[in-house]
Amino acid sequence: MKQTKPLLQVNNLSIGFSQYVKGIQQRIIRPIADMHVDINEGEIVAVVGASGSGKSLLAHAVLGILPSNAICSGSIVYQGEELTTKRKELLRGREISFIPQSVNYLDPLMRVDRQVQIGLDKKTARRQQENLFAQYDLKKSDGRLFPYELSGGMLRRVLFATSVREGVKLVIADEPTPGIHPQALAEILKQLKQFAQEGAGVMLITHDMMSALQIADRVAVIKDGATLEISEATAFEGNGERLTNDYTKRLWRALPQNDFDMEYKEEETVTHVPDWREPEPLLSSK
Ligand SMILES: Nc1ncnc2c1ncn2[C@@H]1O[C@H](COP(=O)(O)OP(=O)(O)OP(=O)(O)O)[C@@H](O)[C@H]1O
Ligand code: NI
Repeated sequence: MKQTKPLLQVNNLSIGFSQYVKGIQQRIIRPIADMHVDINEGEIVAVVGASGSGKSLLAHAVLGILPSNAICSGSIVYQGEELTTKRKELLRGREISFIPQSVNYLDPLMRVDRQVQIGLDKKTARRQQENLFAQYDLKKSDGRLFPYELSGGMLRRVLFATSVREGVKLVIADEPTPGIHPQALAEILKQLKQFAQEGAGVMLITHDMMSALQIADRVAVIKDGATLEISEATAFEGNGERLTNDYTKRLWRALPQNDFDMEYKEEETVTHVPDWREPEPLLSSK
């Protein structure tokens, strides 16, 4: 039976960046204006939305790895307690695991087997790393390579291997699947599902709605820095009658098996214009 204990609750999240225009005038751009999402223990919530809609910023806010010029407000509650900067640091890479979108998170100067061993128990680190390599379809000899010597798909699998740790309670996976061949994709989805079956909450950020729907319990749809709708994954069926938001319905109908509704596609090619807003009072960073 599905557990329903709340694990993570993000409310009224707003993220701005202060920027100087022509060197003198300071403005705030606010790419995230009103975002909310919640994840229960043992639940997979997919976060979907167009490029630039704010998915990675949401993940980075929860992890506490926003750039230093970010101004963040709102509430992030983890296991019933405010997730302060200090708690984020303490939990990141331990209870809260992150599979980043960019392979640049790997250290370019460290062989990849060593990078996967970081954070593992010293005595068993090598064996565990070798098991993880086998699980993600990486050869033992690949471990001696540096990141630049691996293909994009291999690097994604290495990133995944760095995140699989015992005692993980929240997994945040930012686009873990692009450029990955079907067998490794299935393995990654299976692994995410397993995290959830073991009681962890999973935030799966992705463009790949069809993969997300294979494993997600709920889907949060993000647009221009705001949450439009959070639906049960089962509501993505038929013509989307059970979906409440028009954009979500269009997103669903635009999928290949739903005949590519061009209304959505056309809108997407012209939308993402940076969101310029009047400067607002600076809010303290959490
Ligand atoms: N450091 C920053 N300074 C200013 N603006 C930023 C910064 N980081 C992100 N943004 C802006 O915030 C918006 C959301 O970015 P984000 O990376 O969260 O998008 P995303 O939904 O993850 O996109 P993608 O699917 O392409 O990864 C974008 O418009 C981006 O330009
Ligand atoms: Ni992103």
